[in-house]
Amino acid sequence: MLIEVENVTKSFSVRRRSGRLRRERTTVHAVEGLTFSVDAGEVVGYIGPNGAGKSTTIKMLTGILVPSSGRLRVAGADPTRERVRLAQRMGVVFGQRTTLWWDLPLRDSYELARRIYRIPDRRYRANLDHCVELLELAPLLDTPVRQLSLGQRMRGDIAAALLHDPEVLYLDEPTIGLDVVSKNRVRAFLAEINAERGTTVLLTTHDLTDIERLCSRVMVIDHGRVVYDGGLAGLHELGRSERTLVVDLARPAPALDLPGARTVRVEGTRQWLSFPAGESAAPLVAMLAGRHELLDLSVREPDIEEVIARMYGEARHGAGANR
Ligand SMILES: Nc1ncnc2c1ncn2[C@@H]1O[C@H](COP(=O)(O)OP(=O)(O)OP(=O)(O)O)[C@@H](O)[C@H]1O
Repeated sequence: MLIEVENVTKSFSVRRRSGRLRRERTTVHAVEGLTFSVDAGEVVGYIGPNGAGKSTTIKMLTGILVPSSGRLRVAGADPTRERVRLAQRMGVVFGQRTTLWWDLPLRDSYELARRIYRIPDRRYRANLDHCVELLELAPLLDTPVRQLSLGQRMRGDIAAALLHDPEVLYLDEPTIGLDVVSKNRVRAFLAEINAERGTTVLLTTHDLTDIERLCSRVMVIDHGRVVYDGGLAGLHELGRSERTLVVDLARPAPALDLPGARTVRVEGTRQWLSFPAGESAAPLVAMLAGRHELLDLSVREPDIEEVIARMYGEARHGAGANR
C-alpha cells in the first residue's frame, strides 16, 4: 500500500463575522473521518464539489498541512515528520499555481530542480530528454516562464514534477483552462508515465474526460469523507448520467425517434439526443447515418458536477441515505 489514510480529520479554527462588530470563532471541518488507501501504480481520480476537502487532502499527503487527528502514511512514512525524505519520492502539480521560476527560462527551473533534488546527471538527462520529447517542450526551453501560454506552462510544470523520478504524483486540476489539444497531450503523457514507470497518480479534476482517459478508479469526496469509491461506470450508474449526441441534419426533420436515445431538443436542423453515459455512440450514429443525411455530429460528455449532484440525490432518496 503506497498511500494509507485512516480516519483523518483536519479542522480549521476561523473567525466569522456574526454582527456588525462581533466576530465569532467557529471550527471548519475540512476533512472528517477520511479513510482510503491507494496501491502503488494506481491512477485514482479524486473528485467532489467545491470545498469538499480535496486540496486539504493533497496538502496533508504532501506534508504541508498536519492532520488534526488520524493516521496518514505515504510509502510507510509520516508526511509531516519526514517531509524532506518524502519530497524525493513525490511530485506535485497545482494547476492554478506554478512551481517554475517566473522570470527564468524553463531550462533554468529544471536545472534548479536538479540541484535541489540532487538528481544524478545521467538520470536527469534521460528524464529531461524524455519529458521534452513527449511534452514537446524543445522549442520552449529557453523561453521565460512568464511568456508561456497556460498550456505550455502546465506541460513545463508537469515535467518539473517528474525530473526526480517520483513514485507518486499528486495533480490538482492539471488540465484546468487548457484547450482540447493541450488537454489531450497532458493526458497522453500521464498515461504513458504511469504505464512505463508505474508512477502512482492521485488526480483531482472537474473534467470527467480526464477521469475517463486516465483513471481506473474514482473516489468521490463530500464534506470531507469518501462517499463513493469504485469505477467510473458505477458512478455513472449511480448518477444515471447521460451523454448527448448533437447532430446537424442536412434538412430540418421532426424530433428523431431512435431506440436507446431520447431527443431532448430540436433547433432547426440541429437535434440533441441523450443516451446512457456507459454506452457507445457508435450504434446510434450508424442508425442515424442509415436514415438521414448528416452534415456533422459531436458527443458531449456529462458534467462532473451534474453526475455527483444526481448521485447525492439518489443517495438521499435511497436506503441508508447519508448527507
Ligand atoms: N487554511 C484554511 N483555513 C480555514 N478554512 C480552510 C482552509 N483551507 C481550507 N479550508 C476550508 O476547508 C474546506 C475544504 O477546502 P478544500 O480547499 O480542501 O476543498 P476542495 O475540495 O479542494 O475545493 P475546490 O474544489 O473548491 O478546490 C472548505 O470549507 C474551506 O473553506
